[in-house]
Amino acid sequence: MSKTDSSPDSFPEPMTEKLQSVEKEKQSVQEELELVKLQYEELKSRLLESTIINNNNLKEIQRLQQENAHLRRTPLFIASVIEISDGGTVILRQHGNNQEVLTKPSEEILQKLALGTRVAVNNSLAIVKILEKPADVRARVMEVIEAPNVDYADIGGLDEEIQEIIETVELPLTEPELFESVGIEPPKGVMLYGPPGTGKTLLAKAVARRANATFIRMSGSELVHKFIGEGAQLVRDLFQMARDKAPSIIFIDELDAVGGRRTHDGTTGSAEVNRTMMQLLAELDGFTDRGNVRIMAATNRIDMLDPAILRPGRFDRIIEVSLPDEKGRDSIFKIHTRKMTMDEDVNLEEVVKQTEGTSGADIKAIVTEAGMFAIRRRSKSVSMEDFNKAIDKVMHKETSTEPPAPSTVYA
Ligand SMILES: Nc1ncnc2c1ncn2[C@@H]1O[C@H](COP(=O)(O)OP(=O)(O)OP(=O)(O)O)[C@@H](O)[C@H]1O
Repeated sequence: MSKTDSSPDSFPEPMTEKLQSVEKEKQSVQEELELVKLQYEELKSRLLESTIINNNNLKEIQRLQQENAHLRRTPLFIASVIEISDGGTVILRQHGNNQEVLTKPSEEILQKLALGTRVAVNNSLAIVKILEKPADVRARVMEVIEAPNVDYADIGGLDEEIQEIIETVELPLTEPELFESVGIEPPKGVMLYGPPGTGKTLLAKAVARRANATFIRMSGSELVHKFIGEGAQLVRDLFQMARDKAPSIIFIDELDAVGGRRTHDGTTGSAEVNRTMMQLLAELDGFTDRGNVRIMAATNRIDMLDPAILRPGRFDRIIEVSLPDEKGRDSIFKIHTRKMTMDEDVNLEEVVKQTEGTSGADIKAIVTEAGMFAIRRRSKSVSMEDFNKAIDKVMHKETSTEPPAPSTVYA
């Protein structure tokens, strides 16, 4: 054997062994490579599969988004949740037509629902959106004053009316036992009627202050014109809030907007007003919280009211708040000029004489205008001339708008 022979047999023994082991290693690496190749192929096909699924999902999301946007664009109805069953079925009452419907919302929406939650529903009556809490609406429509800053001393010319209100509203709140011991029930609702600006709201605020009661005001016209479809619910909320905040005084301003003679012209507007009115009557009839919640209402048009609302057990005490006479005007002028610096020449008696036919609100406007004329002159004190100009301005504005004669409207 020559030295150049390179066959394994020709290698020395240890070399041959090494070569054999390298050969083995190579084989196992090749096998591993095959395995990895297989795994790679499998992963590749799985990736392809996932990409297809992903694409399909993206398409579905896009479709649902379009559908959702469409549903939100179409007119929606407002409804309130009135029942939630264990199985996740929900009964809604649609505002406007009061129809009750059964629906099964998605789990996500269901989590956010509670009794009374307001929702928007689409044509198929599926819940599309959850609306703000009714409390937020209540805050917008109701004026709630925990401690009004008006006192009887701030009201001029209404001494008899104040006396009547003390007996019918204040005493039942402050000394309910008086009524119990005599065995009579105080009137449930007290109605104030008379021309605008004569102090009806002032009376209600002042009695609330005296009785340490929360004053809750709701405007009848806002109720039916601004919160269409929600009037009846808001009346319910109003009485609930009064109970929650008792002792309290509910004051419904412009009651004629809600409690006008019922019309049956078939329009949605009149149906809405009727529903609100029916709810008000139901609340008045079902109202048993004697003593700590009192109800007052005001109207400029008592002739327009539905007689049903004036029936015993409802607004059965009617107090007229008319335009002030000379004595009344005198005390109202004194109230509003209490803090005013006036020249010595100011003759309030004369001012009172010149202002026949004005309301308390007009008198307040005259006093403010007189003050403005003084400020315009850079004077620190108001003169008789300022008053004369103010009377002319306020009273002239009134006559130029030609309002109907008070006696024909308010009698
Ligand atoms: N009798 C009064 N004494 C003192 N101020 C008065 C009197 N009446 C009206 N005013 C003044 O006019 C303002 C408006 O009065 P108020 O809101 O009480 O009238 P109203 O009768 O409720 O009117 P409306 O029917 O328009 O709601 C009061 O804030 C007050 O400044």
